[in-house]
Amino acid sequence: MASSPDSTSPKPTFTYPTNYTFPHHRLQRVMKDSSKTPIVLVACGSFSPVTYLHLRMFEMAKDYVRQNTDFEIVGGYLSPVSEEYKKAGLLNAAHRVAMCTLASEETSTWLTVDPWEAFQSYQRTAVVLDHFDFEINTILGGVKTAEGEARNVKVMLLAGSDLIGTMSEPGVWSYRDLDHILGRYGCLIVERAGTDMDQATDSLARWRHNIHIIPQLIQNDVSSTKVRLFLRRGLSVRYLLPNPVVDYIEDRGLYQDEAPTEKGKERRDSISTPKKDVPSAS
Ligand SMILES: Nc1ncnc2c1ncn2[C@@H]1O[C@H](COP(=O)(O)OP(=O)(O)OP(=O)(O)O)[C@@H](O)[C@H]1O
Ligand SMILES: O=C(O)c1ccc[n+]([C@@H]2O[C@H](COP(=O)([O-])O)[C@@H](O)[C@H]2O)c1
Repeated sequence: MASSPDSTSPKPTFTYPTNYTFPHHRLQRVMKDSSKTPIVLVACGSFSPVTYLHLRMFEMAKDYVRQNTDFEIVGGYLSPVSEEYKKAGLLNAAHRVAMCTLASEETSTWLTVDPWEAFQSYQRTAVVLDHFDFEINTILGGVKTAEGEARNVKVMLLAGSDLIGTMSEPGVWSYRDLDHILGRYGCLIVERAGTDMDQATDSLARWRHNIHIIPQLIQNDVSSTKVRLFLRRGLSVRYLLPNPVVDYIEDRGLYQDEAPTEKGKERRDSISTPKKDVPSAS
């Protein structure tokens, strides 16, 4: 681990991967509408592999934000989880970061991959959001309005409803972290087939003002688990993922081995039966 970047500001105690610099080449540094609140969307997850649904979440959020809020999105980040997360089917960090980079750089003009989380020890989501807040607001100084006034950027978690559902499950998240994530930052939740949204958000009612629910108007149930299953069975995954990601996987023969921990899950998530396919990290 290297030490944190140079700054005269007080430094929180983050750890950093070697040679890390925060990627901000696509961060919009000047706001289009100064009457709005600038936000950055951060999607945390395995991305093993990244699918069109992961990317689509950002587009759904963009439409939702434009139509329903006073926010202005100034950036969107995918933050692949550390290898230490030890979830079934989790490929090594280098492959997942490479695939997310291909997907974001080649299919979008505004999405970026931040490898900070992937290339080090496991970091809780609350800490990941603190990292973004620190890099964007403390190190970069936030964004500016067209008139040149500096503005702090509100960092927000972007997630599917299965992830928010785990926030009501005992023992998965600490109350302190939930309060930090949903109270201080806030989140945008994309509906996902198989998750009861009311059930998922019931126990989070105290942070309701900071939780935005985005309906999925075109149901798309693609998941990384199903993609891995297809690959193991030699089935095509083209048009479920961006082409450069499919090529990356095929060129390297990735996801051919059956991870032992996925056997039981494969039985539950039969390809022909569309239903909830939400794994829990082992
Ligand atoms: N089809 C989908 N609809 C809505 N949200 C989704 C969908 N697929 C993934 N997400 C969201 O994307 C984020 C990253 O998820 P993750 O990488 O775990 O993908 P996944 O497809 O659920 O993976 P796996 O099948 O390996 O569990 C999570 O917040 C998850 O809820
Ligand atoms: O911070 C936590 O306590 C926490 C608890 C459960 C899950 N997460 C994060 O949720 C993300 C998606 O998890 P998963 O299992 O749905 O792939 C991943 O980035 C985890 O780090 C985070």
